Amino acid sequence: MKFAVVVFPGSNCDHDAYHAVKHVLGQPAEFLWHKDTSLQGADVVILPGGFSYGDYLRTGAIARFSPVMQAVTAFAAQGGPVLGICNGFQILCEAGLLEGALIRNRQVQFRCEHVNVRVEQVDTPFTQAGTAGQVLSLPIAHGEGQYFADSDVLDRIETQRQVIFRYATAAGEVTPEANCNGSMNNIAGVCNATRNVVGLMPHPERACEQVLGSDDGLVLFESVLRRLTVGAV
Ligand SMILES: NC(=O)CC[C@H](N)C(=O)O
Repeated sequence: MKFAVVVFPGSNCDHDAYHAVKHVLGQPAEFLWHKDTSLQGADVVILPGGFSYGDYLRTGAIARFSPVMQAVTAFAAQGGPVLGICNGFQILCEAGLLEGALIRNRQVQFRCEHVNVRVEQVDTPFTQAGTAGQVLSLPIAHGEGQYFADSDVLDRIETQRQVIFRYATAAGEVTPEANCNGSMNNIAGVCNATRNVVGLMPHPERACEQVLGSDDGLVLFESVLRRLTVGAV
């Protein structure tokens, strides 16, 4: 299965994602430049973390106009699996492929630490190898990760089970203390209505090997591999 990792000016987690897919998962992977207009036959698209265009204007607000985003949007519309990690999540929200917005952390601080997230739904291509309620230890590294949505959007994504990850305690309790950036309803990641586009603020690609302190992030990559080889479960 071919994974594509999109590189924007200012991406800084592109090599982390490439390493996780290519060397840990053992799958073919290629970088795409943001000016590319074709996904070159990719089966999965990853928008990695970083500071595209220096986070000027708003995070992801300029990157959404990169030429490659037209191809990503068309791929997503056909049901192709797309994963946005951190800045990738911000870009997907700005592009309208995911709902809501990522605003400045409640503490008005860049937060760089390991957090726990609870897997809420396993019927997405990026969580199907997990179990509902499973707690993943994943790093965060962001200044603008506070998930925000209008109340009607929030109600709808909750009702339609589009909240995929929530900040939680190690025991899986969703508490205000576990909410590392002040996100509404402790939301760490969401999917679109057709469930093939997933975005999250924590970095699963930086938690794919025990030597890094956790390999809990592997479940996202193993999930999409299973989706593409075996199908939905
Ligand atoms: N690790 C990242 O992707 C950084 C995210 C981002 N641009 C922020 O600080 O909010």
